[in-house]
Amino acid sequence: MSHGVRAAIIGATGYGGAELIRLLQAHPLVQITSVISTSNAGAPLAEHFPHLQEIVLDVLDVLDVDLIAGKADVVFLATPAGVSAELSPKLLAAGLKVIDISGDLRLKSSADYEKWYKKPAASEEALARSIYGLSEVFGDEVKGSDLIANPGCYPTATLLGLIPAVAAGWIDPSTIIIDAKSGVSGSGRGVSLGVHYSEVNENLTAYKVNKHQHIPEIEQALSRVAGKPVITTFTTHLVPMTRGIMATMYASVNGERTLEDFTELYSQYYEGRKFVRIRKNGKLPSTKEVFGSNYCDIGFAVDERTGRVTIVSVIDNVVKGAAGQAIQNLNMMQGWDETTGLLFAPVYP
Ligand SMILES: NC(=O)C1=CN([C@@H]2O[C@H](COP(=O)(O)OP(=O)(O)OC[C@H]3O[C@@H](n4cnc5c(N)ncnc54)[C@H](OP(=O)(O)O)[C@@H]3O)[C@@H](O)[C@H]2O)C=CC1
Ligand SMILES: CC(=O)N[C@@H](CCC(=O)OP(=O)(O)O)C(=O)O
Repeated sequence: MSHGVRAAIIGATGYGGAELIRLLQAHPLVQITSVISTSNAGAPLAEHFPHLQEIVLDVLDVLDVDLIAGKADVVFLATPAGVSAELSPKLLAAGLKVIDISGDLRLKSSADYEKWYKKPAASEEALARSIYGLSEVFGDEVKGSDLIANPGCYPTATLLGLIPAVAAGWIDPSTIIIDAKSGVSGSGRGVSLGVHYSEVNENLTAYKVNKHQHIPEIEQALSRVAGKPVITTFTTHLVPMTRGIMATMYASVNGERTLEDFTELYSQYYEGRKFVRIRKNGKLPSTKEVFGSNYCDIGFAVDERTGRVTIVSVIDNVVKGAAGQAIQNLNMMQGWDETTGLLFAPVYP
């Protein structure tokens, strides 16, 4: 593996970890050298995930920074909030590159993190050093970095759907309303009453209204692009499906802009970026059209009567919203083509 990297995955027994393993084991420039568990070390990974039997033969390692440093070049953290804040500085000090898919390093303000996540924030040094890896927007900063805060699943769908129009000044950021829906895998593999089959099946639930931890993350990125503070209304819903996020966004349009204008603006903004696909002629995407893939598909409707645009953005929460974008960031950190190992089509139907 002269030009490749050795990767370790912490949180390998969770959904984000499992998806990292699925994608990385097919990546031509990455070798998985350690899969780590704090609760099942010593057991074969396939005991935990039978779907990986005879595909990934590794035994789960204990979480030990020196052990990881001896085996790997890059570490993915697919761990609950609070873990990376403590662990990432130690991994960096051991000479490892770190890609964190949790929310611990995304918010630049530690006060915001503590308010929304209700946990102690990472050090100011770690927060200052981390790069917010929304690949298609801030990807230039990712190259050469050693600490990536991978964006959240809802923020990825939302921001890719809003940023071109905000950056161009075509929508009034103060009027943005985001109505987002997620499949149940977004809440992880751990069991809780809210994700119990009987609670989710044939049901649709709004949750964390005005309290969701992704609100400050979305506002931080929109404010950066708008060049002024932006606050938004963001409501999340749990949908009885396994994977997928749809963010439906509404905003008042500045000036006279047609559907064709929006389609052209977005097509130009994402030109050459393989993983964002713009629907033409007012066609709107659905979650199944990106299932199992690293694509984000975006469509529009413009209402001349109200002067508002509706933007619909869909992703697979575990791929583009987590493991896929994390690997896209690894590719860019390493100076590889961003699509390396990720050009698989969505699973359909
Ligand atoms: N699911 C999704 O769609 C997305 C998730 N995320 C974020 O990614 C992270 C992982 O999510 P997800 O995979 O869904 O969660 P899961 O609950 O499925 O998995 C988390 C894993 O973390 C490990 N873990 C728990 N406590 C610790 C600890 N103290 N130290 C080290 N490892 C620990 C557990 O494994 P073990 O007990 O074996 O160590 C567990 O399997 C979360 O921060 C989540 O918010 C981000 C985007 C999308
Ligand atoms: C369906 C569902 O429960 N989704 C989770 C997404 C969690 C997540 O990705 O959290 P971080 O990005 O903050 O790590 C939620 O709404 O909290």
